[in-house]
Amino acid sequence: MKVGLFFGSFNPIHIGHLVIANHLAEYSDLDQVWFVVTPHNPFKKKSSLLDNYQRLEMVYRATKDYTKLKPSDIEFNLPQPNYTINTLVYLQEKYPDHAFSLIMGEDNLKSFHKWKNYELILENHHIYVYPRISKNKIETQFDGHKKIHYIDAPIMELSSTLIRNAIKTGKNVKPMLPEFVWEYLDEMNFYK
Ligand SMILES: Nc1ncnc2c1ncn2[C@@H]1O[C@H](COP(=O)(O)OP(=O)(O)OP(=O)(O)O)[C@@H](O)[C@H]1O
Ligand SMILES: O=C(O)c1ccc[n+]([C@@H]2O[C@H](COP(=O)([O-])O)[C@@H](O)[C@H]2O)c1
Repeated sequence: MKVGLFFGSFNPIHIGHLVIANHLAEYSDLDQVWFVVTPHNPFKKKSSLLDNYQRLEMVYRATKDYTKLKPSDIEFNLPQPNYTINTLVYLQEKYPDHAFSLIMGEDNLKSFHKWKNYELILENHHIYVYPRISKNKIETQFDGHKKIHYIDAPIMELSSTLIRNAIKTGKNVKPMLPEFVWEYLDEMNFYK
């Protein structure tokens, strides 16, 4: 089975994430997309995050009607901060028959050369890059790399940061979130 791993903090998951995952599930050779909820991105401060299980719950609620999209808590029991190479090695051992690719937004590709063992990741996995920020592609050292695939898809200029800030200032963010996620955040008064 071909699985696209969509790693992220998902703080919270938003419509942009869903559109990206669904696009890959429908228009690429991937059979499934797994949303891997990361407890601690090595490049981010953990203190600004909602609890791991709350972020996982939102991913679970957002993906439950999509047969090809699955939530994953695989990183919850791995050492933190979560270096992606460790997760990939762990997953490949656990599922030797699966072919794992990565899915990332263009912003993450820009700093990919700073990831732990990024050369090894590229040696063993393909990466699907979803456009972000501007229609003009950002140049990186990975341009033309045979394992990097730029996806031709609609730009979704949404971010979790924008949503958290909007909630803090009392704005209505309902259209930017999957319905169940909006209800959950509203019920629990998160980010207010
Ligand atoms: N609107 C978007 N377009 C393309 N890629 C996106 C978009 N939103 C998120 N991503 C990608 O999804 C993955 C997980 O992202 P993450 O959970 O950090 O969301 P985010 O919206 O970037 O959050 P934050 O604003 O908190 O940094 C990353 O690879 C990121 O590049
Ligand atoms: O492995 C690394 O060195 C590394 C460095 C920075 C980010 N990552 C991963 O990239 C993913 C995207 O994170 P985020 O917070 O932008 O959603 C998340 O799973 C991080 O653990 C991984």
